[in-house]
Amino acid sequence: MPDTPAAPVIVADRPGTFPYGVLAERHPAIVRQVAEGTPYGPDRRRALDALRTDCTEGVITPLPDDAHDHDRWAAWGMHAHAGRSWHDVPWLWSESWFYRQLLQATGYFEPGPWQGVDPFRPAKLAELDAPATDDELAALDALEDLPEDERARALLHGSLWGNRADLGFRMSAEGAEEQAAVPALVADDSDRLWSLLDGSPPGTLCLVADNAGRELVPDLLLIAHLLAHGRVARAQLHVKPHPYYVSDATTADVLDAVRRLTAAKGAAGAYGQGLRAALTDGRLELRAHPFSCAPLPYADMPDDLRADFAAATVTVLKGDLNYRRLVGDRHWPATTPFADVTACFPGPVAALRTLKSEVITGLDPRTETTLDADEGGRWRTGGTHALIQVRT
Ligand SMILES: O=P(O)(O)OC[C@@]1(O)O[C@H](CO)[C@@H](O)[C@@H]1O
Repeated sequence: MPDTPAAPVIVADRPGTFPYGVLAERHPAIVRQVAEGTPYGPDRRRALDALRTDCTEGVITPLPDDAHDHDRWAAWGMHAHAGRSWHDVPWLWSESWFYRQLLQATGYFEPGPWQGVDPFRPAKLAELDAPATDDELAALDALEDLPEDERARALLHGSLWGNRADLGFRMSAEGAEEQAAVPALVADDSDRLWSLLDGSPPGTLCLVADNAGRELVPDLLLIAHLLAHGRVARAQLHVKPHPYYVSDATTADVLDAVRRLTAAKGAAGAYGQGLRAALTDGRLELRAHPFSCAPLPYADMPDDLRADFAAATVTVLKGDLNYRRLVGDRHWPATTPFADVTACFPGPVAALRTLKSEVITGLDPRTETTLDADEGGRWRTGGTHALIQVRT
């Protein structure tokens, strides 16, 4: 990392801090919501109850030797963390471990009736089917008369602000949805992004998705637009291989979103048809790499994933968690150069994110001072502010 000394890794060990609250309050609330959302039988309920206690008071207990992903988690540090409190290992690691344990409790990986059943699906579908989604899709008709570049910018901002649609976040941030977004971005490199996406020549866009539903729909609309207008020739959409961080998008969620679009009238329906065609003829490819659910920063990504990103004209990483994994989940001073902390990422990279955790880099010192003076620390975690940062 050029000239930038590494900052300390975030650990959720201090009561009263944001990361501590995620482990101590958000995770048990998620377990409760999962138990309420699906009529699991007594065995699964017992496992969920046990997890609710374990995730706040327990220690890391390695997966059984015959777990399908035992070796993967061993390589990701499971044995090194064994016996330690969830609060004493890196926060990023603990959170990921929580979702792995939640899927264990619901039987997601076990042969049997609950195998492959997404515990978050009821919440994801409720959001996709909500009347607000109809309104957002109908609003696309009004964009049709705009010049192409203005439409592209509107869709980029739709994708950016779609990141507020994060079910895990809304569960614990009281009134998160109602709090007005602050349209002025804390950092805005969008001109740099458009110069990568100007179609000369049209290359490949990698988009690393975050949440399903009302974030994934605008992500797909953006992809459809870029393909239809020759700004890119191909797109690769990276989703999660299994449910994660409550609303993170999987292949099933992509199919639900495309179905929702194709069933809509007007411009939304046409985008849906375009996406179906692109999936079918291979211009839009899906990826679901295991490392997408890894408890580690992108600096540690395996070679095959690195090769995907290296071949792209630009990789767009959506959301807060991807941002933490991109720059490293560390206590960076906010003015740390974004280019330095992303130097290890292969090829040009863009982060589109609303701010929902304290990790932030690349800020102008004046911006940080003004935000702190106006809001204290709230701007960092409230989901009301957003950024577009690009390293070419
Ligand atoms: O990645 P996303 O969906 O934008 O946000 C994920 C998130 O809700 O989870 C983490 C805390 O659990 C934070 O990084 C962030 O607030």
